[in-house]
Amino acid sequence: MGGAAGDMILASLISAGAPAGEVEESVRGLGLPVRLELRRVEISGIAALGLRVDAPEEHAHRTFRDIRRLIEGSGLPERAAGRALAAFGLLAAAEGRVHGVPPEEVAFHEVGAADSIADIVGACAALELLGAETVSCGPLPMGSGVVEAAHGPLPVPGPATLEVLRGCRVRWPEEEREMTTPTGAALLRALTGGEFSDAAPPMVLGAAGYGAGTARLRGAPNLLRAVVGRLEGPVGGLEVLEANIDDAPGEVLGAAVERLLEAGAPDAWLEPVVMKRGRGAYKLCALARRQDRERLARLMMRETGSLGVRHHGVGRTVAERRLVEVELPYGRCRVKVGSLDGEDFAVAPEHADAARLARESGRPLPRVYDDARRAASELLRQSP
Ligand SMILES: O=C([S-])c1cc(C(=O)S)c[n+]([C@@H]2O[C@H](COP(=O)(O)O)[C@@H](O)[C@H]2O)c1
Ligand code: NI
Repeated sequence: MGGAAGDMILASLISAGAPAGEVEESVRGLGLPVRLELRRVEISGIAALGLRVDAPEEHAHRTFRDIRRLIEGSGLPERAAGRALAAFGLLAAAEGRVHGVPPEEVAFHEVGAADSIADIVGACAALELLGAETVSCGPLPMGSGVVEAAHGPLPVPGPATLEVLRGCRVRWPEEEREMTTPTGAALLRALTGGEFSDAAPPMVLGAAGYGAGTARLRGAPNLLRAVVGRLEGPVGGLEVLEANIDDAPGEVLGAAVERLLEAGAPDAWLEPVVMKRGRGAYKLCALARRQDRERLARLMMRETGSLGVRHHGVGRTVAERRLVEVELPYGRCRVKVGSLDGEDFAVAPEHADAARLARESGRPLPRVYDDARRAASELLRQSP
């Protein structure tokens, strides 16, 4: 990686296959009339994409509160919205610490302009279009020197970059350039959970894409490379998040479970508990990939009003699974097949498909389950 800025991250994802038109539409869904201007460039003989966001001039500063409203009302997929909010939350907290104002009140300057919102929201939408369940990345390069910003000349790394990356591993190449901007740092920290490791996870490689930076570096091509792959095992392990809640109605708790699942939790559930002073309550629990922990913990708090979330690492033994599709007389249904050591041992219709078919055909749900299971077993017998 040469450097990390918001435009380079988005360009690399488009270069790796995320359709530019759909990414642009997602950003326009925020009510921002932006255009993504992509240009093909060659750096060290590598064909890369450079990105410039064409956005109308904005005079008003946007606060984090304004940006949160924009993203929440955008109709972005749940996980993309959550990732974008987490990135802006990190930026707001960092800028707030640098300038001594509460995060909600932070008025973004460069980072609040429409092009930076486009970089962050566009990158999260692009990841969704690529089907990226998880993101990992090595320690970010810092650089040195001075940059001109709204407040005047700033030391490199920018104070906000340093704040965003507190607690993260970074590296210091000998380059008198800004190599990681606050937006680039916030996006990558939000997407990875801040666990930057030199060891890339084992994967089956798919497409690679290159996002171009503008500065010329001495010791590396100024490219950010995105590699898409199918992971061979869980990355960074799993954690259980949990909060005891005695003051939320059932509707809120049920909705929280749904939101957590939509936001990428592999599982979420409620357990009845008896809290201190004999109060009957619920424990809201969710399984989270480690890099999603902060994002999902924040979602849990926001959805329930809980002031804290516990988390602890857990192990998991999993069977191999695959989806097959069966044609029933009243529609198609996906069925999950579980296998151990090459032997299929579980055949489970996808609940959403079965429920839809039951509703549309007027058949009882258990009957649809039986039909789908039988059809899938037959299919597996014919093509083991
Ligand atoms: O305008 C502000 S508030 C600003 C603050 C900081 C701090 O580090 S504080 C840095 N910058 C610089 O602006 C450009 C653009 O950054 P993006 O994150 O929007 O890509 C970059 O050089 C920052 O270092 C601006
Ligand atoms: Ni600032």
